[in-house]
Amino acid sequence: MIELDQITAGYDRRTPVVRGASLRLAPGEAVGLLGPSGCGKSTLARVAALLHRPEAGRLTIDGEPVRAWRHRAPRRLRTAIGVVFQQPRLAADPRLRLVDLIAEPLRATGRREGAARQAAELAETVGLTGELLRRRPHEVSDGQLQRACLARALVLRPRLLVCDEMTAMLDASTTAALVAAVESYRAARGAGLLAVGHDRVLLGRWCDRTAEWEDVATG
Ligand SMILES: Nc1ncnc2c1ncn2[C@@H]1O[C@H](COP(=O)(O)OP(=O)(O)OP(=O)(O)O)[C@@H](O)[C@H]1O
Repeated sequence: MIELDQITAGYDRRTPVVRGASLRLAPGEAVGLLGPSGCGKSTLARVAALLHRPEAGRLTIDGEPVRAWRHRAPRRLRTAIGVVFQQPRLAADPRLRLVDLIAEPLRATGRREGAARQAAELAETVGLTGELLRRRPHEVSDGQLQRACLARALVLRPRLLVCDEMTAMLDASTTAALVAAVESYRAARGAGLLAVGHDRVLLGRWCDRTAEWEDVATG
């Protein structure tokens, strides 16, 4: 379903942070990516999520070679991938009520009709109640905001979910709730998962297999 082949990427052409990284996710497979801090896991995950253009290598999604990243990527590919980051406050527009935050991708892709209702339904699956949905990010906890960010990532029904340290800042019960929400979404839709993290035990429980950075990349 998604294949990263010999990806080189970074922030300065002379010194890429990811060198020759290859990773393959079969359709519906959940793969954990483990590695030391700063090795380049997030950068590779952002390449897979079409958010960071690599300097070399190939990304293929469902057999289709990707030729453009970020806003240049075709919408049908962008909407096939949902992304959740480590820090919800950096990923959420502070002006939006949670219900509108969750519905944002629906509105951005012209699906306004029923957007609030769909957002509220999805919010329930991540454990957000009605009253919280009317609050803005500064009026909720990090865990509650991350729940909203997960719901937003799922609202377009992606075939692949990329979770970059999604639970690193959260307590055990919120972590369990978010992992359970991802698992039930995957069970219902057959979606794949790329989960970047440090916690070997959590990734082992959550994923079909775990890839070690040293086996994925050459540098
Ligand atoms: N926007 C950026 N501009 C310049 N350098 C960056 C940028 N983002 C990350 N880096 C650098 O790229 C390297 C890899 O970062 P990356 O976030 O991909 O690693 P990581 O394995 O996900 O780390 P962690 O586990 O600590 O989140 C690091 O040395 C980091 O300092």
